[in-house]
Amino acid sequence: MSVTFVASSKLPTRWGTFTMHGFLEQDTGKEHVVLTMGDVADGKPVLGRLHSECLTGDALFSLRCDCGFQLEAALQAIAEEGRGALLYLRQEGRGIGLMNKIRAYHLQDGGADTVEANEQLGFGADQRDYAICQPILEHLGITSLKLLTNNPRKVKALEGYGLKVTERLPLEFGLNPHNSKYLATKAGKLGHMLGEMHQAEAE
Ligand SMILES: Nc1nc2c(ncn2[C@@H]2O[C@H](COP(=O)(O)OP(=O)(O)OP(=O)(O)O)[C@@H](O)[C@H]2O)c(=O)[nH]1
Ligand SMILES: [Zn+2]
Repeated sequence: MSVTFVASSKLPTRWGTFTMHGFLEQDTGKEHVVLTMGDVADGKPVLGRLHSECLTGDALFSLRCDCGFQLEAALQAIAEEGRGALLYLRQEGRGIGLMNKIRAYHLQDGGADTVEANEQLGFGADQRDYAICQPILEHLGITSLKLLTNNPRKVKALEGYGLKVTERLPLEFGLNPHNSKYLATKAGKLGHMLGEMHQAEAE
C-alpha cells in the first residue's frame, strides 16, 4: 500500500501548535492527516494515536460514541508530553463509510447493537485496515510507539507491520447514557479493553 506525502503546515489548536502532514493514499485517493508535535524521528518511542475518522463524534458533537472525547484527550496528552503523533485515518464507520454508518445507526435506533447492525447490512463488524500506517510512520521516521488505545487489534496490526509498540496506554473517556450500550458491545464483542469506564458505570 503506498502513500504520497503532500505537504506540512502548522496547525494551532486549543492544546498547542501541531505540525499537520498531508498524505494521499494512492489506490483509493483517501486524504490522511497526521498531527505531530516535537521531534518524533529521534528513535525513542513516540506517544501515538491511530484515530479512525468519525465525522459524527469528531466534528458534530455526537454522544453516540466515544470518538470525539478520545480525539481531544489524545491531542491533550500529546501536547502535555510535548511530543507525539496522531494519525487521523479516513476509515469512517470502521471502514463502511459515512452513509452506511447512518444506515447502521438507523438499525441501532431499532434495537440492533453496533455489530449486529453492520452484519445486517452485509459488512464485517470491523472492516478497518491499518496497512497505510506503515508507510506514513516510515515517512515520519517513527519506528516505535506508546499507543493510546483500548483496541488490541491496533497493537497487533502495527506489530504485524514491523513497528514496535512499547506500551498500550488506555484512552477511556466520554462514557454517557447515549453510548454506554455501544461501549459495552465494544468490550463484549470487539475485544476492547474498557475496564476503568465499566467500573465507573457500575459505581
Ligand atoms: N459501523 C459503525 N462504526 C462506528 C460506530 N460508532 C463509531 N464508529 C466508528 O468506529 C471507529 C472508531 O475509531 P477509533 O476510536 O479509532 O477506534 P476504536 O476501535 O474505538 O479503538 P480505540 O483506539 O480504543 O478508540 C470510527 O471509524 C467511527 O466512525 C457504529 O455504531 N457503527
Ligand atoms: Zn465515533
